[in-house]
Amino acid sequence: MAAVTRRPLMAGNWKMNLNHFEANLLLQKLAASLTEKQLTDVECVVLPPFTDLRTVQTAVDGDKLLIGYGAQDLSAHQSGAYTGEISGAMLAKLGCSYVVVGHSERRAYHHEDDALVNAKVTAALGSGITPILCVGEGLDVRDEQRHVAHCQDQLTAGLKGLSAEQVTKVVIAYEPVWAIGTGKTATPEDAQEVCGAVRERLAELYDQATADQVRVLYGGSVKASNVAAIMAKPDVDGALVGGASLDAEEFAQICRFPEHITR
Ligand SMILES: O=C[C@H](O)COP(=O)(O)O
Repeated sequence: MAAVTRRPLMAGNWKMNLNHFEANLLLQKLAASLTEKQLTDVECVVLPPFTDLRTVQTAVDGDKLLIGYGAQDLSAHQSGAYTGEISGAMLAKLGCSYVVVGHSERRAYHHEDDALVNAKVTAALGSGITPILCVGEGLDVRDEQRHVAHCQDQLTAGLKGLSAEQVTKVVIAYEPVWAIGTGKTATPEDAQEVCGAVRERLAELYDQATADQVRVLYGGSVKASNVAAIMAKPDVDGALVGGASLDAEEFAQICRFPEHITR
């Protein structure tokens, strides 16, 4: 059977940074730094704050940029009296292809549990948007060597009720909480250990063919200087990049990682 090829995905999570003017500037710089071939070989996506999305949509559509975009969160509800919430349908109308679900910052600061994360994954798929489902352990769990089981359990809970066909439309991101914004990067071996375990769990829950189609990203202090070593691992299909995605040239270099990779 032919080996499955998964197109690498580099997703820049801007978090709560950049207003819509700044978003437009960064997007234009990013697009100018990457060639059509580079943007074809590697899928390059930005995940701005909600307030930037209309501007990003206008720039991407107007200039036919080969850059994808999405949001950092969505409501589990479809519409109604949920003050402050943004629905999947609203994001779809803005052309979003992706939405982050269950980021550790949402789990920690907004008390999002696995049931809510699962409802949001379902809501995203219902709106035709690819959820980037985040899993990851804190330092306490890692110190007790329970990180693999912890991430596999978060994965199982996050995907509850999804068919194999739906799961092929989901992206998983492994983000060890202790490596987010700290400068401490997991080693490529750490990333492979959990990304591989994610794929194993997908094969148990569904089947190997389904598991082989799902892209699994690593996130946590990814930079141009460490991305190639992480991407050389067989089960790592991309990166969810925070801080380094706020610098157009640094993120462009991350997207150009195939030019630096030695397998
Ligand atoms: O969503 C991105 C991650 O939280 C990683 O953030 P970071 O690259 O700033 O460590």
